[in-house]
Amino acid sequence: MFDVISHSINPFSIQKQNEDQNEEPRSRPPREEREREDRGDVEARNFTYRIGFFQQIIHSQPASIHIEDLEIIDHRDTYPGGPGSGKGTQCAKIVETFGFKHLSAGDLLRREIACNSKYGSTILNTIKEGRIVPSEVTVKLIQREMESSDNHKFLIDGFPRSEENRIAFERIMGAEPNIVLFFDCPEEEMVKRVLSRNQGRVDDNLDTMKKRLKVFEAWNLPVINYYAEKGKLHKISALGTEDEIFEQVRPLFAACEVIK
Ligand SMILES: Nc1ncnc2c1ncn2[C@@H]1O[C@H](COP(=O)(O)OP(=O)(O)OP(=O)(O)O)[C@@H](O)[C@H]1O
Ligand SMILES: O=c1ccn([C@@H]2O[C@H](COP(=O)(O)O)[C@@H](O)[C@H]2O)c(=O)[nH]1
Repeated sequence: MFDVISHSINPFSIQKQNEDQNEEPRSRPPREEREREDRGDVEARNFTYRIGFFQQIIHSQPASIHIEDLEIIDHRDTYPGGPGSGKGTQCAKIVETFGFKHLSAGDLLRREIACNSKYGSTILNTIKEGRIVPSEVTVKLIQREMESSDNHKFLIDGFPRSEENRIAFERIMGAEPNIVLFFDCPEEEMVKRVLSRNQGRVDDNLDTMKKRLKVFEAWNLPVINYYAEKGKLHKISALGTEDEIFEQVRPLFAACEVIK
C-alpha cells in the first residue's frame, strides 16, 4: 500500500483550521471566493476550501452510483442511510446481481489504518470521534480504486458525507452519480444493528455512535437537498428483511442497466 497523499501540507491540519464538525456546516463561500476558486487560484482555494490541493482532473470514467448517507428534513427520529442502516449489506446484493464494483469509503479509510499509511493514525482518531476525514484523503482513495479497476460501474457506499466531499469528488473525478439511494431507518434500529455488528470496528460503540449520528445530522442535509433537487434521490425503507429491502433496490438498478 502506498500513500495516496503526497502533499507537504497535512490535510487534517488544514481541516482543523477551517472547520469544526461540532458546529453547523458553513454556508456557501462568498461569490468573490468562488470566483477565485473557479480561476484555479490554488492558494486561495487551500485556505477557503481545505481541499484545494487538488489538480483539476477530467476523468473519463462513466458516472458512478452512490449509496449515500442521507437525512430527512424535520424527521429527526429517522436517519436515512445513517450508520448501520444496512447500506453495505445491500451493496453486496447489488454487486452480486448487477456486477458493480463496490467502493466503501469507510473500508478504504480502514485499510489505510491497517497498513499504517501516512495518515493512518489520524484517520483512526477521526473515525473513533465519528468525524469526517478531509475530502482530499477520501476522494484520492476512491479515485485510485476507480482508476485501477476494469469495471466501469461503481457503487460508492457511505460517501459523500458532506457538500465538501461531493464537490471534491465531482471536481476530481469529473463525474456525478446516476442515482443516489438513501436508506430510511429509525435511530434505535441503527444503534441496535451497529452494536450487534460484531466486526471489531473501533466506532461500533454507543459513545462513537452518538457522535456519528450528530455529525451525520449536521453535515448530510445539504447533500440530500442537492441530489433531491437534481431528481436523483431514491428513498428506501431500511426496515424489513435484507431480501425485502433488496426488492425495493433491484428495480432502480435494473432501470439504470437499461439506460447505459
Ligand atoms: N435488513 C436488516 N435487518 C436486520 N439487520 C440488518 C439488515 N441489514 C443489515 N443488517 C445488519 O446490520 C448491521 C449493519 O449493516 P451494514 O454494515 O450493512 O450497515 P451500513 O449502513 O453499511 O453501516 P455503516 O455505515 O456503519 O458502515 C450488520 O450487522 C448487518 O448484518
Ligand atoms: O467518506 C467517508 C466515509 C467514512 N468516513 C469515516 O469513517 C467512519 C465509518 O464510515 P462507514 O461508512 O460507516 O464505514 C465514519 O464515521 C467517518 O468517521 C469519512 O470520514 N468519510
